[in-house]
Amino acid sequence: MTDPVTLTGDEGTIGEFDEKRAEAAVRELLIAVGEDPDREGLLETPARVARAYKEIFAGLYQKPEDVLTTTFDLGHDEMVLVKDIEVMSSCEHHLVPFHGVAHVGYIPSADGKITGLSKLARLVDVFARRPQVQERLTTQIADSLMEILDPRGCIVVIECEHMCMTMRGVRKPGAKTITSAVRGQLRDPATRNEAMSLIMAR
Ligand SMILES: Nc1nc2c(ncn2[C@@H]2O[C@H](COP(=O)(O)OP(=O)(O)OP(=O)(O)O)[C@@H](O)[C@H]2O)c(=O)[nH]1
Ligand SMILES: [Zn+2]
Repeated sequence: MTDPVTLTGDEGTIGEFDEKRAEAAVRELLIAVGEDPDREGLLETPARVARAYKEIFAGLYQKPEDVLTTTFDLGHDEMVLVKDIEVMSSCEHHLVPFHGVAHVGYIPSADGKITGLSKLARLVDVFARRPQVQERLTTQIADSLMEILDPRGCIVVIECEHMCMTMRGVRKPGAKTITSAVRGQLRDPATRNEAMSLIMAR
């Protein structure tokens, strides 16, 4: 287990993953829905679900600065954009998945500080693997990118389908939610349009 992280904002303080407690909670939930947790097929389920949650919420125990590490000094001062990064997150209202893609772009700082491309995808995962709403996921990625890489600007666009709108409730499969966060020079209409046309091009 890596160091627990103290998160700011409305997430509160996050401790470590408590496997035994998660197991007991899943067993309780099975009883609550009218199942028999002692029948053969369910005997291992609380332990399995606990392990699964540990993985699904692994981002709670990671800091963005730990993944956005490798910085190169290439003197590159034009936009860098990674498209179609798979997003697998969990809606904090219903604890069911929402999934889709993220597009993350930035214009490096004047001294050309850039990061490895895979690190942008890792950054998405750090925030996606937490109980989330799509809007906060989007702004957290943009804000941490600005804070850690100090670029001249960045853009984050996320497109997701929410299982809480598909498998229950309003039941609208196929509906996509699109959120964006734009910071610094990417707020300039011409630059923003350039980024958006690259993102939208298929
Ligand atoms: N803004 C936002 N809303 C979300 C997100 N994920 C889920 N929701 C919505 O959160 C809302 C929760 O609404 P509630 O009325 O408290 O819960 P509910 O009775 O289960 O709502 P229904 O889903 O309409 O049945 C729903 O409208 C969800 O669609 C998200 O990432 N962002
Ligand atoms: Zn939901």
